[in-house]
Amino acid sequence: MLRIAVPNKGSLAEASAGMLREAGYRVRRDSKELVLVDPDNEVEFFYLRPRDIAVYVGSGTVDCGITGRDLLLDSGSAAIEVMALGFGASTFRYAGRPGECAEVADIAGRRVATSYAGLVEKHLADHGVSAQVVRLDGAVETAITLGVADVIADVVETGATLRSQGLEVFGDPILRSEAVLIRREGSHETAAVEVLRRRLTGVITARHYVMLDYDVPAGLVEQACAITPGLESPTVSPLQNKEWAAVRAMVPRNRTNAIMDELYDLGARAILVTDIAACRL
Ligand SMILES: Nc1ncnc2c1ncn2[C@@H]1O[C@H](COP(=O)(O)OP(=O)(O)OP(=O)(O)O)[C@@H](O)[C@H]1O
Ligand SMILES: O=P(O)(O)OC[C@H]1O[C@H](OP(=O)(O)OP(=O)(O)O)[C@H](O)[C@@H]1O
Ligand SMILES: [Mg+2]
Repeated sequence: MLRIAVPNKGSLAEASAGMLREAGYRVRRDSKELVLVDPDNEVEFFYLRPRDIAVYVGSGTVDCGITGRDLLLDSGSAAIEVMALGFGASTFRYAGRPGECAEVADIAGRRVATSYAGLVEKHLADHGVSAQVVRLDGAVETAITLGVADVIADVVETGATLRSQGLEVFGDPILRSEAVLIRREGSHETAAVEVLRRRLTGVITARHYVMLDYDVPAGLVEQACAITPGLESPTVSPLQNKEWAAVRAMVPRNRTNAIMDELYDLGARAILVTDIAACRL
């Protein structure tokens, strides 16, 4: 049975469960459940703190897991990224009082509060900066106000938390993070992990694309197919009226309306958009 660790709480928990559900796996109903067996898919799910997931996967006690890239790198565990999952996006950044620091070198000799000490110590060392890292469990934005640090390094999503504390980011982002599927370094990717990866890829693709159907005058099929080339090749079907053809192709969701406008201008009509529930490419 494949053993998969999934976030039990926090920013990644709900989206991870949603993705696994769409990929055809069982998900827990009760947030107190810690282990869930999915006999149909021969999978056992362990609901763990995302910060701990890299540790379990790295130690080999579970086969793979979902966590944040930032948490994976912070853990220093022997786990590697299999694929990015397209949710839980954030940046990891330094911030301080406006005007106090402009770049990472300005942190030298100062105190940096963070709950990602591994990540920050490595980043400072890579930049040859010597500073004191203050390890906190959360709410690090308050550390400056309360006088235990001069600078913080934390997850920034919208930036609202920083703004509320009158802080500003400085320097380049330390890291761009998102949720990732991880497995143990050095291990072979088993057939079971390969199936999981294929299912999750199917969910991501289904979310990124929509199915477009339209009718187009027969003489314009080539031009229309150039606008909607699909992933391999669009399906072109004859219509009862021989002067028209029907075309079906997957198009990127975020370009749907621009593509519909182009097709309409070309002369296509009856342009329909449908969500893709699942796919295997
Ligand atoms: N707004 C956000 N706040 C915190 N983490 C976020 C956010 N958006 C995405 N993430 C990602 O979620 C992961 C952190 O999740 P985790 O559950 O450890 O912390 P959390 O969401 O702050 O939960 P809590 O602090 O309540 O335990 C990281 O990979 C982080 O990059
Ligand atoms: O850029 P924003 O959209 O404001 O999001 C980022 C903030 O959200 C998280 O805090 P959380 O609420 O999880 O509290 P914590 O610091 O105690 O983990 C994170 O640690 C940042 O503080
Ligand atoms: Mg938090």
